[in-house]
Amino acid sequence: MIGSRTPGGVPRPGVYAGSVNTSPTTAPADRVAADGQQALADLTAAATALEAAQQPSWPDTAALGEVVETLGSYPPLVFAGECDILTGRMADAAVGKAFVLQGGDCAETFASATADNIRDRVKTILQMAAVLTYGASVPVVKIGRMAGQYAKPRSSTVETREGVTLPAYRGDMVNDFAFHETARVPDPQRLVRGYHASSATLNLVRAFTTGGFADLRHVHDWNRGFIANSANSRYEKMAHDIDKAMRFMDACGADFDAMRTVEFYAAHEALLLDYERPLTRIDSRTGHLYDTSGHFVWVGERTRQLDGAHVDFVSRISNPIGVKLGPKADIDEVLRLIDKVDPERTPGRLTFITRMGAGTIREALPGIVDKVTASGATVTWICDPMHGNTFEAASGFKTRDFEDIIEEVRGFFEVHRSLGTVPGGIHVELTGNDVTECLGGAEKIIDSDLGKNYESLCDPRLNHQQSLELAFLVAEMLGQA
Ligand SMILES: O=C[C@H](O)[C@H](O)COP(=O)(O)O
Ligand SMILES: C=C(OP(=O)(O)O)C(=O)O
Ligand SMILES: [Mn+2]
Repeated sequence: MIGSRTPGGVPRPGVYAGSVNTSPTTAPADRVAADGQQALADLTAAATALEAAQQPSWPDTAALGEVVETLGSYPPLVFAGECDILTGRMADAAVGKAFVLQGGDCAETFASATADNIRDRVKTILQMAAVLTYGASVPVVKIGRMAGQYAKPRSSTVETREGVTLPAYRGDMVNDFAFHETARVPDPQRLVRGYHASSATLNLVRAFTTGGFADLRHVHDWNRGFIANSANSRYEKMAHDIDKAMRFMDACGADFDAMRTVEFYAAHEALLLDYERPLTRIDSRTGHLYDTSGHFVWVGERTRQLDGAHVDFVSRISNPIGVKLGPKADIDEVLRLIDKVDPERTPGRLTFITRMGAGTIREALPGIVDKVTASGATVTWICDPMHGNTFEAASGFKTRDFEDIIEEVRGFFEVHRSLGTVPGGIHVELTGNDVTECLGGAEKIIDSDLGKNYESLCDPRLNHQQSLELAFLVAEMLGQA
């Protein structure tokens, strides 16, 4: 947890928040430590025995070994107790008592880990969260795809440009985007840079979200600025309603000073096991393992093999876990994933992030949700309306159409409402910057605009304006419950 309050503003008594000396367990400390050491040894042994998809071919294994040791000696980036609180929040979202907003870059880069970029991404997420809170009438769990989202799975291991073929770019934590042979060689030192960039990012995010920047009154003023733009008049009615609600709260004597800080969590895809494993640590309270590289980690569509190293890895850690499900997800496989990752059926432990595609979600999702519900498992359902809607524009840019993104979210709500299950949140690739990567939105970005400010090194993100539009539209959907 970053910040001092729960989404509902009520501190949770008795929840361990990170002190290594506080122990809620009655088990003797030496037994807890021994259990933890054993769990860590098992995790490491499984790591070498199982196949891990989408890993770089590090050319220098000795250098990799040194890096793994270095990472293992570094402090954790998050605390186990924070992860547990987030599990509780995800459990709330599973039953409609909270709504999750996960957002951030497709691929963070070292160069873009600047104060301004981080501030603008946090600001965008806070603005969206304020609108969604109004629409949902429940707390919004704010999670950045930040501070660790430096590695990418790729469709192809190589990239060809003008007849030259090189290894694909796999994220700044692996290789360099520049299209040169040396730049594309995986360099394990990048794992260390990734740790430091994540640490600096998280530090600033913690400062922003606890230091006054996240004050609801500021966030509300920023949203007023959004509405002042005539392109956004479609959202005026809801913005006016939010304004009235704020004035009502004020008149009732609401303590706005108490709303100056927010909880904010960090998430990324647990892709590079050479990064995630050394950051996996024993929780001294329980002997359980936590991946301390982020609060919430997920397994991607390309790495969720039941017998693969990624699913094994997340099954051994106690963080809240996400698993992406694409349109071809097999229902038996999905049920076995639950057995592996959430054998005890702990609410909040497992989130399925569905990314079906706007044209497919209404056919592909109901069968899966139905069977999962029938199995008795409580999972949190989140919609990623980005990854099933990517295509190459005539100009050659990888893009997504804002209309498709909205349509997938609409389908997600429809499916869950018709089944009586809970649409628990959204997962989006976004930036606070004024980029031109996705088509459409009120600014009506068209193919010929994409080249004007296309910055992403991987997938196209919603820009600040499109992100807020999405929030208003999803708030409308939430309000129609
Ligand atoms: O972010 C997700 C994947 O890494 C990305 O969509 C893969 O893109 P590619 O198909 O260009 O490799
Ligand atoms: C790789 C990603 O998604 P998926 O695994 O769903 O393709 C991602 O979220 O960046
Ligand atoms: Mn992506």
